[in-house]
Amino acid sequence: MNNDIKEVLYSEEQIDHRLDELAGVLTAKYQDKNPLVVSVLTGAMIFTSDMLKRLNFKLNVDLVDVSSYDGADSTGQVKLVSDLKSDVNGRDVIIMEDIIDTGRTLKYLVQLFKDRGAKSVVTCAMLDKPDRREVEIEGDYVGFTTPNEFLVGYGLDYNNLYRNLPYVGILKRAVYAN
Ligand SMILES: O=P(O)(O)OC[C@H]1O[C@H](OP(=O)(O)OP(=O)(O)O)[C@H](O)[C@@H]1O
Ligand SMILES: Nc1nc2[nH]cnc2c(=O)[nH]1
Repeated sequence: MNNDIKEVLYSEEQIDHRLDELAGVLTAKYQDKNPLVVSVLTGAMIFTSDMLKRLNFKLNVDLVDVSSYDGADSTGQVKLVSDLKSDVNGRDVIIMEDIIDTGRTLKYLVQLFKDRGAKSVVTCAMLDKPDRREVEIEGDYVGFTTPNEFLVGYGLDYNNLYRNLPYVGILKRAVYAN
């Protein structure tokens, strides 16, 4: 598995350190609130669980499953595979994402939760790849701004592989190029 990785971009230690910083900022902001933390499956599950342990305020957790990638290619269509169990009406919502790439997934979810009456919607993404953006959206809280490479590990997959790597790495082109 590690042989398929061209370069480790963010090590476990770097990720741990950055998550401490991000969680500190969110903890200060939400101290007196009770937000709903929404994890975007499947990619954000590791990021979300590592962040949750660091968030020191009252919160609820829910999951939404959306999908738009076929291998390393964006299909351009965001599909809601499985919806939240919670009602977001009147809630402060924090969306936890692994990566913002074209921006379509996050834009879709922010709009969906606003349409459902959320009081506020903020986004927290471990990775942001601004060079690939196709729709207008910025992450409110971002761990790392990444180069325009296909990344795997720490939740991110290629054909549902590599999610279990403890670091974020660049996948060798030979693995996914036709
Ligand atoms: O900014 P975008 O271009 O929309 O890309 C970002 C989304 O792509 C990936 O999800 P994917 O659709 O691959 O599903 P997965 O999380 O189940 O792997 C990733 O987890 C983000 O949710
Ligand atoms: N695994 C993976 N999924 C993505 N979805 C959007 N961008 C990426 C990426 O760089 N890697």
